[in-house]
Amino acid sequence: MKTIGILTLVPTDLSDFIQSNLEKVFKGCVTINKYYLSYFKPGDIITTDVVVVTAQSHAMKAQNYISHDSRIIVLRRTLPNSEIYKITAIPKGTNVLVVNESPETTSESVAFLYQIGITHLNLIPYDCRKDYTDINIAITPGEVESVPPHIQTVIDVGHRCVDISTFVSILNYFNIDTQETSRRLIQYSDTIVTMDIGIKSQYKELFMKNIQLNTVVNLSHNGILLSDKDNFILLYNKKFGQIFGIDENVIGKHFSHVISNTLLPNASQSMLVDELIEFKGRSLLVNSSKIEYFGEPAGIYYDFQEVTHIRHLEQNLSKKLRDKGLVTRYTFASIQTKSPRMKDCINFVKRLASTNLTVLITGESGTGKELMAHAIHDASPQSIYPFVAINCASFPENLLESELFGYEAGSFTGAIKEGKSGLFEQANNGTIFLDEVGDMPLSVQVRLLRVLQERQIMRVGSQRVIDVNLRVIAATNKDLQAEIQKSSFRQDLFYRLNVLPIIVPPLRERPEDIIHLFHFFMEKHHGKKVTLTREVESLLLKYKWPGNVRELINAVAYISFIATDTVHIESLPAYILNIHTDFSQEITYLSARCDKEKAYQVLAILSRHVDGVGRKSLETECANAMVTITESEIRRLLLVLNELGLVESKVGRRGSHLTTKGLHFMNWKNAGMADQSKGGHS
Ligand SMILES: Nc1ncnc2c1ncn2[C@@H]1O[C@H](COP(=O)(O)OP(=O)(O)OP(=O)(O)O)[C@@H](O)[C@H]1O
Repeated sequence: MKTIGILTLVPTDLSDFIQSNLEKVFKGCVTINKYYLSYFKPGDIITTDVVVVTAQSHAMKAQNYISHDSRIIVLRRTLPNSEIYKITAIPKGTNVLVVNESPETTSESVAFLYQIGITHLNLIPYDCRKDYTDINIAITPGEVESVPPHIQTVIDVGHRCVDISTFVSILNYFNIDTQETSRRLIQYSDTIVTMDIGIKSQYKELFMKNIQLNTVVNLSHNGILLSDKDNFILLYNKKFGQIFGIDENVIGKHFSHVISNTLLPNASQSMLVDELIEFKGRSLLVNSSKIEYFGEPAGIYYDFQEVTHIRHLEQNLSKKLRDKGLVTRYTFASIQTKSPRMKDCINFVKRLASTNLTVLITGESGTGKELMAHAIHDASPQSIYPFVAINCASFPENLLESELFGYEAGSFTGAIKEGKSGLFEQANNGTIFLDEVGDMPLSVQVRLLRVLQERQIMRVGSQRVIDVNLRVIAATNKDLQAEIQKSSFRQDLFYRLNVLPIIVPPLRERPEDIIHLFHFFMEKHHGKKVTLTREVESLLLKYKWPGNVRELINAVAYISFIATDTVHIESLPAYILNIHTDFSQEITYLSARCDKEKAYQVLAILSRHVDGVGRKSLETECANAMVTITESEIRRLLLVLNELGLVESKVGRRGSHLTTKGLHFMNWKNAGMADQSKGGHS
């Protein structure tokens, strides 16, 4: 417990009086002792936290007896209200003698009376050498004997009591700020005349504000906590205590004492915005904001909103949506990329995800448009509501219409008796994803336009209008401007859809992604880590990837089956090898040196026999294919093919086999490239 020492010169009833004054506020929370200067022996020392003295001169005299750690406070004193009323009752302009023990203390008393507002009287300091026969009233602080005997009315104001400013100094020093001490101080201040009317009224106002604040804070259904800038707790409400099961007073304790750092690791570094935490089965949404004082950080305000019930509702809803398949399968994290162009595109998409605006995603087939649509819904505020996807190209006209808009009971043959809600209705509050919107029949386009304009639908066979609140994301790999020119897409619908246009670049325009996605899919889909030879890498980068990422996924599947740890050129699918070289020169050479068609026939046979074929077998196989060729012709052909590096012929039983170049040549030729080349026409 904190301690106060009252230091006076000698034991008089003054120190008892001061003690009883101080106890009116501090009783029970501060220990008060009395000390007398005249009793002190060398070596004696006062060690109380605060030492109060009645005059500055006493503090000077007692310096050697007071510990350095103690704070010395010179008491400011005043009069109780009861005494002042007697003085204020004296008629204005009356001569009043002020009597104290010495001329100094007398003039001090006069000054004090003026200070506390006794300005209506003519206060005359007593001088024992003078005669005051014309004065009938005297005021004295306990020096009744010194008052001239002829004076009829003597107002003895007694000891002066401790002023409110002294209490405030001690309370601040001790950092005691309980409701009880505040209440006692206000009660006490009502019984005294204070020289600091301002302090008194401010203190009262502060007390009222505290009560108001506590009431407001405790009325809140959210947990509220206020900390200082170093995150030491200043205030918290009942709900906060309830949420975190606090049964001791944690004021002054560090925030981490109540909420562990693992639960809210960034609590003091950054402001929290709707941070979701789980605490003992409760879900809490946490927000915080800085409190500043003249631009300097002064504290942090925390708000804990209990959302357990909402979370349960949300979990039920998302379970139902999951059961029905009305949820997204991808998020932004699912979109793999190393391409700066794609990253720019994703950043743009992320920004618009939070809106409810219509989005049109265009890009070649397989570039990841559907992935984007899922990610947008997932990052949107409506993500807890359904995500309904439909491929407009895969339904015949009238079926697409009833799928999207639903139908009324008995509207067409084969319809379910009670009617059926359409996908627009099912997507209410969420997102509808219209894939391949460029293939939507014109009749359905008209209806879609109405949804976008009015946010209303009508079931097929019904006149009843149903309001819908949803976001539309459309995607197409068609050039809609060209479709508008051909009158197969409505221009007005295009403008309604093209509110936020997103263009997903083709894979060939983001080379950084080709190798990255190759390894990504190899590991994700086939659990393999492989090395690509330089030649393979350059082939993959040169290839145009008309089927984009979808085609890359297929190529990876093929290669994973063929290749082991290192992917060599032979493991690549033929269509990728085709772009390797232009073999026009080889064709020209072949045409000049031998029968080109017969050479193709030999190469085709060799490509079927990886282990090599002898000349005899080649002759037989050619005959089987209805191509007549002599052995000497075969020899000449093989010579030319060896010269071109397409075939390698070995002596003995191993015969001839196709080289890697020969393999590429055949792939290139099979892809029809030979016919397009100059050599092919010769
Ligand atoms: N950046 C990527 N990261 C990971 N997977 C991707 C990426 N881009 C596309 N994919 C995958 O490639 C496949 C094709 O993507 P998606 O279906 O989104 O393309 P699309 O542009 O909608 O094609 P289509 O126009 O033919 O409908 C999907 O399996 C998808 O998951």
